[in-house]
Amino acid sequence: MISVEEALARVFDLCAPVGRETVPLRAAAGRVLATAVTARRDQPPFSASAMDGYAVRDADCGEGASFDVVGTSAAGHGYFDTVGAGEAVRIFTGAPVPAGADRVIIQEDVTRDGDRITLTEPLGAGTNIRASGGDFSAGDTFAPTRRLTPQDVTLLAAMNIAQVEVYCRPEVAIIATGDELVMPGEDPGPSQIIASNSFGLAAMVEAAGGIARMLPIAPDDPDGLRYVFSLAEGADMVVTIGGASVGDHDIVGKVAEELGLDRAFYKIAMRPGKPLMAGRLGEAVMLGLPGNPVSAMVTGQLFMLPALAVLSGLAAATAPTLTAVLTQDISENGPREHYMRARLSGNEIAPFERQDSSLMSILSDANALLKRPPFDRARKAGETVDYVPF
Ligand SMILES: Nc1nc2c(c(=O)[nH]1)N[C@H]1C(S)=C(S)[C@@H](COP(=O)(O)OP(=O)(O)OC[C@H]3O[C@@H](n4cnc5c(N)ncnc54)[C@H](O)[C@@H]3O)O[C@H]1N2
Ligand code: MOO
Repeated sequence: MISVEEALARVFDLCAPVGRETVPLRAAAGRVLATAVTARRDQPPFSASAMDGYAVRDADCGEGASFDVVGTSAAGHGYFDTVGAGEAVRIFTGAPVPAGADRVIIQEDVTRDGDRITLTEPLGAGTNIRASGGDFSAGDTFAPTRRLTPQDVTLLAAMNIAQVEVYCRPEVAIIATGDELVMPGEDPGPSQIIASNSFGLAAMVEAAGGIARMLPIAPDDPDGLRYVFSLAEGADMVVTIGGASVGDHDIVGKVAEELGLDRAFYKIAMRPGKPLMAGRLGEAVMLGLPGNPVSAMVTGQLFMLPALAVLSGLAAATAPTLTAVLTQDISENGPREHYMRARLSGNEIAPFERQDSSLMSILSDANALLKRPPFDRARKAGETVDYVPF
C-alpha cells in the first residue's frame, strides 16, 4: 500500500486544467483566470478630491486666507477652467481637481459668506487629493493564481474589463454503486439503505466550483455498471463510490479496467479510505472512492477536491495542515495514516470516541480531521497535534 502523500502525487500526475472560456465579468467570481488581464485605464483617471470642500492653490493658504468661489466640480461634472490666485472651486469627493489647484480644504475648516470663503482652522498634513493613477495605471497586469474573489471582481471592473478568459469549470460524474441503494425519498426494501454520500460529494464538487453530474445508482452487475459508466461520457472526472473492496460484489475496478482504466494505484495506507483507486479512464480522471460514507467524504476532501482544483486551473496543493491542542489522551496509531473525525473549538481539538467509517451523525458533527501518521505514539491531552479543517 502506498502512502497518502504518494497517492496524492499520483493523482496530481493525472490532472491538468480542462480548457478555457471567455465569460462576462458578472460570471467571473470563483473562476481562475487563464489569461492575465491588462488594465485599460488609470485609476483614478484624473487627480480627484478625497473630501468635500474647496480646491485652491496651496501657496495661497496662509493663516486666515480668503478666496472667491468661482465654480463647482462635482463627481461626474468637472470644472474645466484653471484655478487662479485667490480663487477657490467648490468640490466634492471623487470630483476632478481643476487645473491650478493643488489642495482641497475641507469645508469644516472654512466659513462661507456668499461666494467668499475664509480659512478658520490650521491646515491638515495632507492635500486631500488622490493622484491620477495612484491606484493603478493603464497597462498594469493582473494575474492572480487563485479563484477570483469579490474584491478581484471590483478591481477588474475598475480596470474597465467587461469579460475575462478563465479556465472551464470541470464536470464531475458521480456514480454511486450497490444493489442496496435507493434515492432519498424512495421506499427502501428490507435490505436496502439510502444513497447518501453521493449527495455529499456532489455538494463538495459544487462548493469547490465544479459541475456535478449525478448519475443513476449503478447495480452490482457488470452490464448495469458499464451502462452507467457510459453515461459519464464527456465528464472531466469520474468518481465512483463503493464496490472498491475485495468482496464478491466489488466489481468497480474490474469493470473500469475492461473499459480502459489505466490504473495509477489501488489501496493506500489511510484510515478511512484504504480501498481508494485512481487512474485515467479515456479523457477523464477516475477516482474510485470507498463506499462507507465517512470514507467517501474524507477521501473526497483529501483527493477529489485537490484534483478538482488542478482541473480548475489552480496549482497542485495538499489540503492545509494546521495544529491544535488535544483535549484528551489517544492511544497509539496503527499502520495507516489516520484522519480522525474531531471537533475543533478555538485552539482545542477533541476527537470523537467512535471512529467507525459508517457514522454519518459523527461525520456531520466533525469540523476537523485529526491527522495521525502511521504508528504515531500514544498522545496525551495538552499535546499539539496536526489537523485538516473539514
Ligand atoms: N475483507 C475485507 N473487507 C473489507 C475491507 C478489507 O480490506 N477486507 N475493507 C473495508 C474498508 S476499510 C472499507 S472502506 C470498505 C469499502 O468497501 P467498498 O468500497 O467496496 O464499499 P461497499 O462495500 O460498496 O460499501 C461499504 C458500505 O458503504 C455503504 N455505501 C456504499 N455506497 C454508499 C452510498 N452511496 N451512500 C451510502 N452508503 C453507501 C454500503 O452499503 C456499505 O455498508 O470495505 C471494507 N471491507
Ligand atoms: O479504509 Mo475504510 O475507509 O476504514 O472504512
